This record gives sequence, structure tokens and C-alpha cells, in this order.
Amino acid sequence: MTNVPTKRLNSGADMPVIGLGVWQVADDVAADAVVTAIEAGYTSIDTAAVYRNERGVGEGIRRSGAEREKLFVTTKVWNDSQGYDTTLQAFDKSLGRLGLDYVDLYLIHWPAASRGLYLDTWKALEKLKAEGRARSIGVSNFHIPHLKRLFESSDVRPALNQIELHPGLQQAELRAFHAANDIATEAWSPLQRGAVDRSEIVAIAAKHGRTPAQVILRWHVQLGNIAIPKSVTPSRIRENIAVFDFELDDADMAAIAKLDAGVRTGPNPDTFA
Ligand SMILES: NC(=O)C1=CN([C@@H]2O[C@H](COP(=O)(O)OP(=O)(O)OC[C@H]3O[C@@H](n4cnc5c(N)ncnc54)[C@H](OP(=O)(O)O)[C@@H]3O)[C@@H](O)[C@H]2O)C=CC1
Ligand SMILES: O=C1CO[C@H](CO)[C@@H](O)[C@@H]1O
Repeated sequence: MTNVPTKRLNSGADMPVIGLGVWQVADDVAADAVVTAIEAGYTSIDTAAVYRNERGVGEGIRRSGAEREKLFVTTKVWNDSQGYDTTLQAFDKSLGRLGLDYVDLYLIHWPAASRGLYLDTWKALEKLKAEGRARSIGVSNFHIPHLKRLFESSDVRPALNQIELHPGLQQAELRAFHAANDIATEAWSPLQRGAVDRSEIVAIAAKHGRTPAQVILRWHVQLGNIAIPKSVTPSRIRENIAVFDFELDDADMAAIAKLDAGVRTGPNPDTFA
């Protein structure tokens, strides 16, 4: 069983640097994947109201027999629930589906700036944090101007920003802004949705006797990112956290840096509503 190192968030919480993502996974499959992951050593699970599998995640947590305090559960408020009261209601529903009495991290899923509600939504997250029902609060898919507006309206900084980040979209400017403002960077689609077979990555993997996915996840870890690879395949779930017993050298890191193409696989946060 692998022990996953943690990163200290500005909330004081320690978050595992690798967790399990479960987007596009149905309830029953999510429950099995969560059990497999926890048995392998994962303690962090990333879901969202819009994934429609919070029930399955909760079921997997209970079936695993893991102590609640040892786990780190993240969920997110979806765009159509943004607003102060509606976010509080959405949070209660998420907790109910998960069957938990708190989450470790609650995120605003997208700024959805055209709705004009993310500052009100943040106020609701602040209340949930003050009540201890969301131990840490953060955002997802925020760009620098969205973060700056948040800073102007609130003293509570997001613990992290969960953004699309992989070798094809390395987000140097946003990562530097996070680092300067004590906000952790969390990578979604850390494996570029399974596109792990670039020849450059394959060559580095062969050099270390590892898989391409392990090389990419190790790259995230060495950059200081938190990553949430999704897999429903038990062998891959195990493979994706077995990345703490080898190291990429400077030449490997430089070769991966060259793969940055600035290309998104998902929507643009400036326009997605
Ligand atoms: N905040 C946001 O807006 C977003 C958040 N997310 C979060 O990030 C998580 C991860 O992102 P996601 O888009 O799912 O993509 P990932 O980059 O995690 O890639 C997942 C794909 O890679 C495959 N895969 C997993 N491990 C391996 C491996 N070791 N070798 C080869 N292939 C592998 C999976 O297949 P298989 O399952 O069949 O093994 C799946 O097809 C999501 O599940 C979700 O929790 C994702 C998108 C947006
Ligand atoms: O996390 C995510 C995955 O599912 C959503 C709906 O398709 C995405 O937009 C979102 O960012």
C-alpha cells in the first residue's frame, strides 16, 4: 500500500498530492473505484454535484471501512446553483448524497462570470467554512482576473484553484500567480484525458522503467501540483499513486516542459457558463 504525501493548504489542512478523480463514472462503478483506491492507499477523492455520482462515492467510502478523519473528500457547486442561498442549498444536497456531515474541500466549479454570482457564492462558502462543514474552500477554473476580484471582496483566500493542467497545457502564468498568493494548484485532466503516449513521455518512462502515466504524475508532483487522475481500472488506480519512489531529472523535466502547446481539452473559463 502506497503512502501518499500531503501538501499544507493555506487553511491549515493537509491535502494528499494525488487523489482519485471520478468524472464520467456512474454511481456503482464509482463506489467500486473508491474502494479499490482506498485499499491501494488513496485518501483523497474528487467529485462534484454535476458528476451525479456523489451517492456512489459515499457508498464506496462506507464500504471501504476507512475512518472519516483519514479521508479528504472534495465536491463542487455547479454553475446553476451559484448565488448565496442556492449554494447553501446545493451544499446540503451534496452532503446528503455523500452521506457525510462535512467535506474537506468545497469548490466553486467554474467562475461562470456572465452569471455575475461568484462573489455571492464565495460568501456562502465562507459561511460553510466558518461552520466547519467545509473544512477548506476553494475555486476551480478561475483565471487571474477572477481571483483578483475575489481578493478584493473577501479576506478569505481560496485554498486552491483546480485547473486544467497537463503537459499539453502547463499554465505557467497561473501557477506562478498561485504561488505568489499562497494558493495551491490542483491539476484536472492531469493525464490529458489518457493521452499519455507521446513519444517523449514514452522514452522517459522507458529510461526509468515506469509507465507514461507515472512519468506525467511524477512531473506534477515535482512541480508542486496536486493531481487527481481518474481511472476505473484497478491496475491503473494502483499504478497512478506508485510515483513516490523515483525521480525525474532535470533533462526529463526540460523535455516535458517543451510539450506545452497551450491547448485545452475542456472549455475556456472566460466564456463557460
Ligand atoms: N474542475 C473541473 O472543471 C474538472 C475536474 N475534473 C476532475 O479531474 C479528474 C481527472 O480528469 P479526467 O478528465 O477524468 O482525465 P485524466 O487526465 O485523469 O484521464 C482519465 C483517462 O485516463 C485513463 N487513465 C487513467 N490512468 C491511466 C494509466 N495509468 N494509463 C493509461 N491511461 C490511464 C482513464 O481510463 P480508465 O478510467 O478507463 O482507466 C481515463 O480514460 C476528473 O475525473 C475530475 O475529478 C475533470 C475535468 C474538469
Ligand atoms: O468537471 C467537469 C466535468 O464535467 C463538466 C460537465 O461536462 C465539465 O464542464 C466540468 O468542468
